[in-house]
Amino acid sequence: MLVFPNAKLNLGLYVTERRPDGFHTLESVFVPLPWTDALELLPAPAGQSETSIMLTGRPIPGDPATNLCVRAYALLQADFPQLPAVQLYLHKIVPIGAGLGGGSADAAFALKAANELFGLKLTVESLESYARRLGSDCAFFIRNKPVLAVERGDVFEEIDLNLDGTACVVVYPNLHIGTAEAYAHIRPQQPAHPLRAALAQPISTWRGTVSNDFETALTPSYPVLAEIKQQLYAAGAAYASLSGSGSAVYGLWANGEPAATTWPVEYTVWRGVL
Ligand SMILES: C[C@@](CO)(OP(=O)(O)O)[C@H](O)COP(=O)(O)OP(=O)(O)OC[C@H]1O[C@@H](n2ccc(N)nc2=O)[C@H](O)[C@@H]1O
Ligand SMILES: Nc1ncnc2c1ncn2[C@@H]1O[C@H](COP(=O)(O)OP(=O)(O)O)[C@@H](O)[C@H]1O
Repeated sequence: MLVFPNAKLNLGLYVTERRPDGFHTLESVFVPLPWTDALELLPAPAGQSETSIMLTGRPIPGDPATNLCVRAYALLQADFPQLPAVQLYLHKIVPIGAGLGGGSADAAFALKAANELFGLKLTVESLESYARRLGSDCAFFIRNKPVLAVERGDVFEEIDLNLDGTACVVVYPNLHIGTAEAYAHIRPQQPAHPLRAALAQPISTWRGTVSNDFETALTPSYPVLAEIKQQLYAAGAAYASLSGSGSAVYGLWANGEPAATTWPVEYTVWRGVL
């Protein structure tokens, strides 16, 4: 089975408290971004008794045996011993350590693909609970529709937000910012403007009311983030922000087209429509 795990963007992100378990509570709206990897999951060929993964595209740091797709399938196998070994093929396109949730998306789509291919009949809730064990933002990719994420970023409230047709540019400056490192820069506090109410207003107002605490905390160490944001606004964006814990920065155009902009060759740039 071939699937295309997509990335996500964060519209606003507020880290509100540090929890006793070392994680943080947050408030953020997650929206799917149609920038995808390609993942194939097949029963392993005869004679292969262990699950294995073949990786192409963007290099993924770490041992392939610990890839989130492999870990996702192993979680299911632990509960469904009848599941055979599988051969996974992952062509990695979405930048890593970018705040785009790419690894979490691969894991969530591996769970969904295995559920379908092997007829496990797991409910959406059950798939979400497997996903939560793999990463805080992994469960989002099970339903994969705009939500207000709260608590550890793994509990979701519905939100009425239609961004269909909004033009978007995502710029990844080839800078890997680890999630744990990014959280270490943050001093938790309550948002100045409640996010749900701010996002209910036109995109043109978000610049003054919707922000990302990671952007505020990381920009002094990584001034390139502010430079990219400035360039997106210069290209006519109605709103621009860091996504998640970075380092990807996106711009949104509610009406009209992004002006042509030249970016350094080492950057990866995605242009499309939400
Ligand atoms: C910051 C966010 C916002 O959407 O996204 P990304 O920038 O990674 O895309 C998420 O909270 C990232 O979620 P995820 O990438 O799944 O993180 P996890 O693997 O669960 O945790 C990695 C590390 O981040 C910190 N962490 C994560 C989530 C959270 N609510 N509080 C935390 O303090 C912890 O130090 C943890 O050990
Ligand atoms: N399939 C995968 N794709 C991306 N990263 C993966 C994958 N499996 C494991 N990882 C690990 O997860 C981390 C990055 O995860 P990712 O979700 O891309 O981060 P972010 O959401 O911050 O962009 C890296 O340390 C990487 O080694």
